[in-house]
Amino acid sequence: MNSSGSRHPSNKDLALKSLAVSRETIERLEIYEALLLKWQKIKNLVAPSTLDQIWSRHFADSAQLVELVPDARKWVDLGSGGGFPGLVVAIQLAGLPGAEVHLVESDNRKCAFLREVARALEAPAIVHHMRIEACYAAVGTVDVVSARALAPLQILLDLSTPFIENGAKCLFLKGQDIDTELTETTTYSRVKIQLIESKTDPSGRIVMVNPARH
Ligand SMILES: C[S@@+](CC[C@H](N)C(=O)[O-])C[C@H]1O[C@@H](n2cnc3c(N)ncnc32)[C@H](O)[C@@H]1O
Repeated sequence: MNSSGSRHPSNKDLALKSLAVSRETIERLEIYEALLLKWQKIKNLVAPSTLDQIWSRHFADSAQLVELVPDARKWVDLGSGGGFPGLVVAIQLAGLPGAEVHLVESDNRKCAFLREVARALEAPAIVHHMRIEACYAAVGTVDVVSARALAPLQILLDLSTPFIENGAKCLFLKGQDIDTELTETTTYSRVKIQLIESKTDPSGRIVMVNPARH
């Protein structure tokens, strides 16, 4: 039997197999799921077609980033939307000394949702209702910049430059168009780019960007 009483593994069961997270984190994600489904009725937070795959398409997809940078405590997530990947990262880092995840989002209602989940789960997330282009002073120095479904790679690199110049790595969740985006990227000399296979999407890649001097 699976977690919802059926003989077939549920999306949640399959996602949990690829997720190395604590029981406490799973309980927090269950509350996040309930709030997401409630708010989704008034504000589109994720594509409706993905609602029956929240655990794999959103939670596990986001959670896989933390193990790539296990020592990182200070993150900024650009264009967080419904909280992916940044709010999931904040839930994973909850309770660790120095953990701080900045969520930058220009949509007011999405910010209200992010704040409600962060408060309910006591996650170390700081929500910035502003445009990314104006967030640098408010966020400060970070270890990691993350983003998913925000912009082509060159634009992500341009938006992340002030953080990269202060030593941040970037982790961008990307789909199958990444090869084309890489050929259109012109800032190779200033950063080192590595592609990592996604654990949750066979055609997905995680783009890891390291400052050139690191
Ligand atoms: C397609 S959604 C992706 C949301 C989330 N990262 C995800 O993968 O589910 C892009 C989000 O970025 C926000 N966004 C786009 N451009 C932005 C900007 N310049 N500054 C702040 N937020 C922005 C939008 O409001 C939207 O919520």
